[in-house]
Amino acid sequence: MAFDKTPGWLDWYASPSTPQFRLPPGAVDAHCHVFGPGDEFPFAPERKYTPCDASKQQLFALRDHLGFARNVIVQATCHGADNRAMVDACLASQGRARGVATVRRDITDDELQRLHAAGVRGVRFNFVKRLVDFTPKDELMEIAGRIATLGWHVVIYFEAQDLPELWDFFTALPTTVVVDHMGRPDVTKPVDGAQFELFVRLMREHPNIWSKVSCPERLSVSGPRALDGERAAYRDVVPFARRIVETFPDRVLWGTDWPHPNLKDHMPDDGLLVDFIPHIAPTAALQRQLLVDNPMRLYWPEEA
Ligand SMILES: O=C(O)c1cc(C(=O)O)oc(=O)c1
Repeated sequence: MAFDKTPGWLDWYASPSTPQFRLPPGAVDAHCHVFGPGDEFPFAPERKYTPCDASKQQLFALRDHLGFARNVIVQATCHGADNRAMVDACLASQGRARGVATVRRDITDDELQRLHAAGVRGVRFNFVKRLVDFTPKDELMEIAGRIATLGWHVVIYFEAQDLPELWDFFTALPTTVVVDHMGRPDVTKPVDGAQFELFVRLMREHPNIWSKVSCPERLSVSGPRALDGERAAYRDVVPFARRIVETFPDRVLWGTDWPHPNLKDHMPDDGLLVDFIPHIAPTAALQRQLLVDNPMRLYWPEEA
């Protein structure tokens, strides 16, 4: 099926630079997506955007170029609960990719088992209104209870202003919970202000809650952008991500977020995004936890 991209869609960066930061051996890109290709894996009718294609081969080429060993492929909302593109990528990865799925309440135990066999280790619950329609919390809690028995975790995506209302639901989840993109703080507010303190408190009081310290390109307001060899990109995000890495070093993950859905301002050079890592994880020990030990414990516990 042929799809027309959402007007203004920015395609992923075609020739990323080679990072100057050398990733530790075994590093995991713990948040990335595949889109289609649309003629093989059609986008979902209920999607809120139509992206460019971003195939598994292109993802694996980026992995190798940047120096990652493995990927965690997170179901993108443009595919709804049709996990075929993500599952196909996991199966083709020769054990080097694990997945996070989107499932509905009517999924059978057999289907969950098939996802597990393909490498899926989590489900994603999305609360960002521009991306998904509302799913009742009792339905999500029922799904969480079922996937808990498989040893999976829940990935949650929400915006900082919605945390107070979602707090009780998040803290009642029976699994490890991984927050996408630090719960999307407003980085024009102080790093020790009320909004970000609430997020830090969520993690401090709930040792089962982890965070991805990803997406500076999405969160940054003042830049500068990771383009044209910029060595000091997204300065305004650094204090937020660094605080989370240094406070909770054994509960943080990092990912490229390739192919960067819905960016409006610019498309970053993924090589320069990797060069952002030592600014938020300044020591070799922190880098190893962030990029190797933590994702291995969550996604490949049998090897960790
Ligand atoms: O902020 C976004 O637009 C976004 C979208 C998706 C998705 O559509 O799945 O995933 C992300 O991690 C971020």
